[in-house]
Amino acid sequence: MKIGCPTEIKPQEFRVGMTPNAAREAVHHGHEVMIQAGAGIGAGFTDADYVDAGARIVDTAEEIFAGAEMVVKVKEPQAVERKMLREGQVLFTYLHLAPDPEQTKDLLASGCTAIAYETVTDARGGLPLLAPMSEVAGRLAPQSGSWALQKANGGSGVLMGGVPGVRPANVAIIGGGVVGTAAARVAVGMGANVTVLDRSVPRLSYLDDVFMGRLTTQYSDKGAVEDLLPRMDMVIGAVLIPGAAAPKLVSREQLGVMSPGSVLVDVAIDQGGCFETSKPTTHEDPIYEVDGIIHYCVANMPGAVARTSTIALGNATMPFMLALADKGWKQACAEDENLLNGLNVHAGQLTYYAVGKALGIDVISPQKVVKG
Ligand SMILES: NC(=O)C1=CN([C@@H]2O[C@H](COP(=O)(O)OP(=O)(O)OC[C@H]3O[C@@H](n4cnc5c(N)ncnc54)[C@H](O)[C@@H]3O)[C@@H](O)[C@H]2O)C=CC1
Ligand SMILES: CC(=O)C(=O)O
Ligand SMILES: [Mg+2]
Repeated sequence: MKIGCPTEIKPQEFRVGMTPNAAREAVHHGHEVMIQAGAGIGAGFTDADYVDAGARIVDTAEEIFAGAEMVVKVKEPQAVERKMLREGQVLFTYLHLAPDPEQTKDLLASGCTAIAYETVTDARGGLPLLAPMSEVAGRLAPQSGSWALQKANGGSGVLMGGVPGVRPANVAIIGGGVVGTAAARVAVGMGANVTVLDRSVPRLSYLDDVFMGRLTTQYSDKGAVEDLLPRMDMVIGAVLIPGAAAPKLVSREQLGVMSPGSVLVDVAIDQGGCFETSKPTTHEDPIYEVDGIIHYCVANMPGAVARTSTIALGNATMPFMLALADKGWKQACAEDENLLNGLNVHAGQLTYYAVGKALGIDVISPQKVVKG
């Protein structure tokens, strides 16, 4: 199969969809790999690294999209990229379609087959292609939030760990999955007073066991959030209902009970965000203020640490990328229900129920598509 990997064009996105090691494996499996010139530079990989791996360097994204049977990326295709997708072509990348009707419309119109990293599952019900980036974004969240808490950035001027005689920051993390757990580890390490909320009692038990009294767990309902908000210096949004638009858990009105200069870090922004006042921001201009509360809502947080993130993502995507290339998407998905769960769009039809529900578009069963 001809596999193509273009340079990411989302603002300040330095990751790349294929590492030289992934290219090497694909070539070893008999595939032809095209990498756009300079695509790996932001993650510390030179064109020569890819040539050593057996890949071919091509100058433009147009050549990649025109020549590749499968395009492997990191972020959702931007408008100019969507125009280059075509019927029969496989797109393997993050999509986050539920909050993004424009992208969904364009992918349906292109006729391509789009497999979303964030809805591929594993045997334990986890999300193996989202998890590595959630590990990164979770670790970054308290770091970015603590930067936003500084006075020069509009924050209240509270130090995460406090100092002897002065209390540490109070941090609430809503959602105790991969992002929430990683964020808790860093926030606890910085010395903050951390509360994690989740709807899953088994998850709260796990966190209680692992953190051994170094954080508080609380069942997540409206009352718990209302009770915590007035005391929190930072709230990290880390909820997920796979593929679906994130539930709104803090309203604009509730910002009024928080102390001025407190910070909301909405990691769930890629699924539309879990605070009513969230809107996506970029690394170039990451924060804004609403009613005295600082919001950090960067939708591609792992892009900030592109070297670590690219390698972690490449390790996770590699076996799925190879299966798609070796068997073709249809057979690969037919043989692996977890990969089939990644199928969001095929030949002008939506194949993921939570996306269809969020956008009011009819959905065809992915099982039917692979059998057809
Ligand atoms: N902004 C960025 O750059 C990045 C964003 N993300 C996003 O972060 C979000 C979280 O991802 P993961 O931690 O991997 O998901 P996960 O599935 O591991 O964890 C989500 C947790 O949210 C909980 N949850 C669901 N509804 C809830 C509610 N109403 N209240 C409290 N908890 C609730 C679930 O029980 C689960 O434990 C996703 O939207 C993901 O796409 C992930 C990586 C990078
Ligand atoms: C998961 C995601 O949206 C990212 O890594 O950018
Ligand atoms: Mg998007």
